[in-house]
Amino acid sequence: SHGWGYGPTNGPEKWAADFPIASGPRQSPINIVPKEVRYDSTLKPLKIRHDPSDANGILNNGHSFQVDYLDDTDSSTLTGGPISGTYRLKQFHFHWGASDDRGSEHTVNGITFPCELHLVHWNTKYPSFGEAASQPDGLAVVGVFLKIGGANPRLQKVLDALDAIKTKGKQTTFSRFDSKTLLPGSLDYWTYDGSLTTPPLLESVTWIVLKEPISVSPAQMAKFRGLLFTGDEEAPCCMVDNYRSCQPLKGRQVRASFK
Ligand SMILES: COc1cccc(N2C=Cc3cc(S(N)(=O)=O)sc3S2(=O)=O)c1
Ligand SMILES: [Zn+2]
Repeated sequence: SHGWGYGPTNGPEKWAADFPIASGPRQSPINIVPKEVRYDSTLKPLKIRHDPSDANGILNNGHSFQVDYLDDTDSSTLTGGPISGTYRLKQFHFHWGASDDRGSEHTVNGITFPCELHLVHWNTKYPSFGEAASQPDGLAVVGVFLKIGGANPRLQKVLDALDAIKTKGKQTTFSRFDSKTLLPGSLDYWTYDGSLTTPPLLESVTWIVLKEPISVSPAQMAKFRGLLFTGDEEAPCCMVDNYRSCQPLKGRQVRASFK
């Protein structure tokens, strides 16, 4: 089959054909309405430990690009917050638009951001990432909004690596990167039970969306938009608008870690 993507013939409106869970009860992303969230004083602060030496490589997977982490020890972990137990960092990646008026997956009061960062962690109570990905409490993804502002020096090392992975399937080494430096000053968050936002759309994600965005400059956004969805041997198609639109809440409660 032609495989899923973000185009007119294989985009999000078509995913349910191959992935019926696309119409499931806990799909992501969602629109977050601060007036309708419930402050939950029992939510713990997020505890994020990232060991820079765990960064392993950077890959253009044809849908986004991701920085992969070594996850065979508990050196880069997420604990606290809404989750119990220890979740290991597996990878981080982004979603972005063709222009600054769109690109994020989650929205806040219907407001979109030009880009959204996802840090993907898996629950170590399961033997592997793949096993965890199919469990309702298997994954925890920290989402961070990027808003247009001054150039973000913490992004630069990632953006400088993109020239080497322009086309689908390209990867290169990427080491000594502390993904904690990508986080905003405040770790205040909204949390809800959701899913992967791309196929296989598994309903295994505890979403932790940070309230405070980080900055990205227009020139830095242009670097994201210079990537290609396509491989070397195909007609080039710019990697932009690789985001899914907001999905029905279906009765889910969104909680806030802050008043
Ligand atoms: C068998 O489970 C597997 C195996 C290998 C990779 C994946 N993934 C696919 C999509 C996907 C989408 C994510 S998002 N945008 O919600 O943060 S995270 C993620 S993934 O877990 O890396 C799942
Ligand atoms: Zn994502």
